Amino acid sequence: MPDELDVLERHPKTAKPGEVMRPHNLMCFGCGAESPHGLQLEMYAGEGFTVEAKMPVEQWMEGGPGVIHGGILSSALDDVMGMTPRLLGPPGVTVHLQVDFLQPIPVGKTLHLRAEILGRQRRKIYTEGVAHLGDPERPVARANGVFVTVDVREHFAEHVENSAKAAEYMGGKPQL
Ligand SMILES: CCCCCCCC/C=C\CCCCCCCC(=O)SCCNC(=O)CCNC(=O)[C@H](O)C(C)(C)COP(=O)(O)OP(=O)(O)OC[C@H]1O[C@@H](n2cnc3c(N)ncnc32)[C@H](O)[C@@H]1OP(=O)(O)O
Repeated sequence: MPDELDVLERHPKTAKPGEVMRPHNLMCFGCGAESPHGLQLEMYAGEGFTVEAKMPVEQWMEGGPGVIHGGILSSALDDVMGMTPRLLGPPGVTVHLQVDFLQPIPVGKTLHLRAEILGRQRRKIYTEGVAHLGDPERPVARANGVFVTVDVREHFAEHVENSAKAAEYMGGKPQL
């Protein structure tokens, strides 16, 4: 993370601590309630610049026998960290993701996920994510992610027609 950082300010219209945060896309693999094969994470704004979610570790998420697949865990951390830019304003997309897997995470447990903004410089938002199984003092995974804010209309313009929600997002018009 660079030394020179911008001042962080919560956007006045973002969710208040304890409130649910709106999914960025109902089809999102991480937080979309309509994603048929997704994690369907419900995200809550926390105090300061934090976002929280809980995820039951189900059998379909298995990697090694009886434990979560690392890619599923990485996706969950990515998405919770990826929600933090919304606390400041425009959404961001992941440009860098790093995950430390500290302990095996058993099927049947509930994973507690928490992400926090560490700093911002221009469009870059530096975050960290932590996962635990109920005891915050005993993390089972840690992550760092860098997100870059984008103008969503511009950024997804070429791709939005591939979305299951294309008609909705394109407002019935042939072009954005
Ligand atoms: C239209 C309808 C709307 C529908 C409604 C839907 C709403 C959706 C809303 C919200 C979506 C949020 C979704 C979150 C989902 C969870 C997270 C994901 O899975 S995201 C998927 C994976 N990520 C990507 O696909 C990014 C791929 N990368 C890119 O597209 C480009 O790199 C992009 C646009 C992010 C940046 O490209 P540039 O050309 O605009 O800008 P440059 O100058 O290259 O970078 C800006 C700054 O970022 C730094 N940067 C770039 N890459 C970096 C890296 N890997 N590490 C560190 N810094 C990096 C650069 O050094 C630069 O920094 P300096 O401002 O100059 O200081």
